[in-house]
Amino acid sequence: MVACRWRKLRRIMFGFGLSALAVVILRMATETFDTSQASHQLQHDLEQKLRSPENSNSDSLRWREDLWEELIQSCQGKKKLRQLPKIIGVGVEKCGTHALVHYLYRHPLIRTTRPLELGMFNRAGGRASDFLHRVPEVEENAFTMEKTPAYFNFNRAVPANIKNLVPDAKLLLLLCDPVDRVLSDFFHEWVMFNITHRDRVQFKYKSVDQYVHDYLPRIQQAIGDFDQKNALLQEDRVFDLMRKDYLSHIITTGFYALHLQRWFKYFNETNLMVIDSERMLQDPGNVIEEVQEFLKLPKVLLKEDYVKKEDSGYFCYKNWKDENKLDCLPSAKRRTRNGNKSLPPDVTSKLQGLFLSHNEALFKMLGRKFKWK
Ligand SMILES: Nc1ncnc2c1ncn2[C@@H]1O[C@H](COP(=O)(O)OS(=O)(=O)O)[C@@H](OP(=O)(O)O)[C@H]1O
Repeated sequence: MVACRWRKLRRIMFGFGLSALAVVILRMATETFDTSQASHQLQHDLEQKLRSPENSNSDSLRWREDLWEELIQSCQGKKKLRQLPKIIGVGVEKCGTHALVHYLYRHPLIRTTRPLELGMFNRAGGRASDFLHRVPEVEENAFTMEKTPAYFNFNRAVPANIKNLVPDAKLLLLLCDPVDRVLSDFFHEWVMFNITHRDRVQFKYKSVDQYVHDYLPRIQQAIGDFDQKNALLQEDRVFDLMRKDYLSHIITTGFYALHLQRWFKYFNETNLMVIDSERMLQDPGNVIEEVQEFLKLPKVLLKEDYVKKEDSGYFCYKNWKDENKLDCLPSAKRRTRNGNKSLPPDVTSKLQGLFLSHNEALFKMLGRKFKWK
């Protein structure tokens, strides 16, 4: 009897201990998170101070040097803390998400997570305290950046998760021609063995043409043209298809308008920047200047820092402190856009037909058009 009561008492005390511990952890997490609000203010004050008229001439290297130095110094000796990523690359897979980070992470106030793709917002109902151990400690006035291209369309809970956990997050979304994306994603899945070995069928699809011929009619039938009145139903069907058959995403990811409607419930163009990947391929310098404006970061990465390498056709980052140093993306990150692979014309036109109304809906949503084929 006495032993039984003692066991009960111990269970209660253990329960109390656990709850107290949970409260302490939660409070620590909330405090850390709140401090990042202060960092936003700091950032704002610094920007005001540095954006005086004599600092606004972006041609002046001297101006940039001073500003860069000032930003570096603003971080020195600062308290370090873990904050959930405020800058989040949310997609789209195969649209140059890696290149964007490659061009941007040099900013003195940006710190990237390792690995870059943490996928932390994929889990529904997560709390800040669940994730803080996965991000680096950064100076309180710096910003943590993460990118997981799968956020865009693999889990419909992601936009709400981000909004709950990081209400003042700034999201970057690259969109590329959905037809080019199919080709790129097909070879990505090929390399990841999802095409060759999934379903235990070796070389199930020997070519992208075979894949498109098999999947396109089914997707056409299930989704069809973009239909404003039934857009939510169409979105459901996209997720159903993907649940039943993972490889359908190679095509359905390109139904950007169906996916974006979900994001626009939580974000708008003040906190979600949509970038045309084609522009980033041709003119990354201007894109990166615009991204810094969107992020409200002092503009210290300038268009002249991005230089086209004639042999590859891709832009590299030129370190302004060392004119001879060009930093280029590894060639493993380019499989199709270097012209090595292409779609046969009949496959291209079938895909163009499929995406036409979806692209038009997207351009209407955004109020601008992208020059896709
Ligand atoms: N500057 C620039 N702008 C736009 N696109 C670029 C740029 N640099 C590289 N690339 C192309 O990006 C493709 C890889 O995209 P991601 O980095 O998003 O791939 S991933 O989803 O992280 O696997 C990859 O496509 P593929 O050539 O089809 O492999 C790259 O060629």
